[in-house]
Amino acid sequence: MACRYCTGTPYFKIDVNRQKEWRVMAKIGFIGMGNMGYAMLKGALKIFSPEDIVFTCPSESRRESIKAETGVDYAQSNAECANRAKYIVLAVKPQVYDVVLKNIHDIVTQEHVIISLAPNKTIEDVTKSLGTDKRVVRAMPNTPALVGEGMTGISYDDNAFTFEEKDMINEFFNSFGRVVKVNESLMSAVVCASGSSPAYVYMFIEALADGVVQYGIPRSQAYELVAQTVLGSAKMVLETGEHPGMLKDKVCSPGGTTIRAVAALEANGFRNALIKASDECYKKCTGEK
Ligand SMILES: NC(=O)C1=CN([C@@H]2O[C@H](COP(=O)(O)OP(=O)(O)OC[C@H]3O[C@@H](n4cnc5c(N)ncnc54)[C@H](O)[C@@H]3O)[C@@H](O)[C@H]2O)C=CC1
Ligand SMILES: O=C(O)[C@@H]1CCC=N1
Repeated sequence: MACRYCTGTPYFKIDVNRQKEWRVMAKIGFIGMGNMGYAMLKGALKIFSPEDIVFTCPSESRRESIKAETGVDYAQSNAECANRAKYIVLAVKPQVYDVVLKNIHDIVTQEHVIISLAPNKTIEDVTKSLGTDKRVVRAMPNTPALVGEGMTGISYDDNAFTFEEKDMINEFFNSFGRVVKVNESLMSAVVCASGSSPAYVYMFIEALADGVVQYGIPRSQAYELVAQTVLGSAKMVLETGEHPGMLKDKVCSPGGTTIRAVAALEANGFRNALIKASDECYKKCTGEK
């Protein structure tokens, strides 16, 4: 299905004499094609076509293999990427933000929409580098975007974008999962809830599988049993709207197996471990020691 904003017409009038080779236009430009950029690109291709997207990546072999796999073209530089797309996703580590923002500084106009993914960079941090008249969306996606089940928290100044741009921003993030808009002051909490937490969910799956492999279940079946249970339980929370505690109570038969396991989890600090993990994640986001 094609994106309804994709008209095939270029977004920017560019100096064709100076930069002839940049005339093929895209809608979304990814700067960085690592874990998160690639996951978003793959997810976005469920509704955007390859011609709508352009990316950059310093590794030539990775560039070529992603192009061959997806049909998405790459730009030769970050500046070229910014010149070829209106929506620019900064999918690079915070440590290289300064370099990348310098690369695109002279290209980015007030027409661009910059989408920043770094957990510790505020909208103000980015506009300080690019110019205070530039428009930035702060976003915290997660890697399940790769399979179209991502969760993204976003934050932006409502007055800075047109209705069509806000629709496009939603459509982009919805193309690889769900999206919620929050106040920027809550973005560090979003990192704890959904940006970093897939790692803990994988640990949960691995640990529970370890627990049952002890009793003779082959590992591949253990992963299937546990992963589908996580998927189904998550769907129950999202689709029934019931309180997670109520859903838990419905599994715990009086005097049964589950309540005995729940008691063991409580005795071993299961909930406390997750709350403490969020505290550490939050501190790292906000720069607190
Ligand atoms: N991995 C995750 O689960 C999530 C990551 N994020 C954020 O997304 C951003 C990217 O993270 P990852 O994809 O995990 O990192 P990564 O290290 O997997 O990928 C970074 C990519 O940037 C490229 N790169 C490095 N220097 C560059 C430059 N000068 N110009 C263009 N590309 C350059 C690298 O070659 C690599 O492809 C980070 O800010 C991270 O905090 C946000 C949510 C979740
Ligand atoms: O670990 C990190 O810093 C990034 C941000 C959220 C997930 N991964």
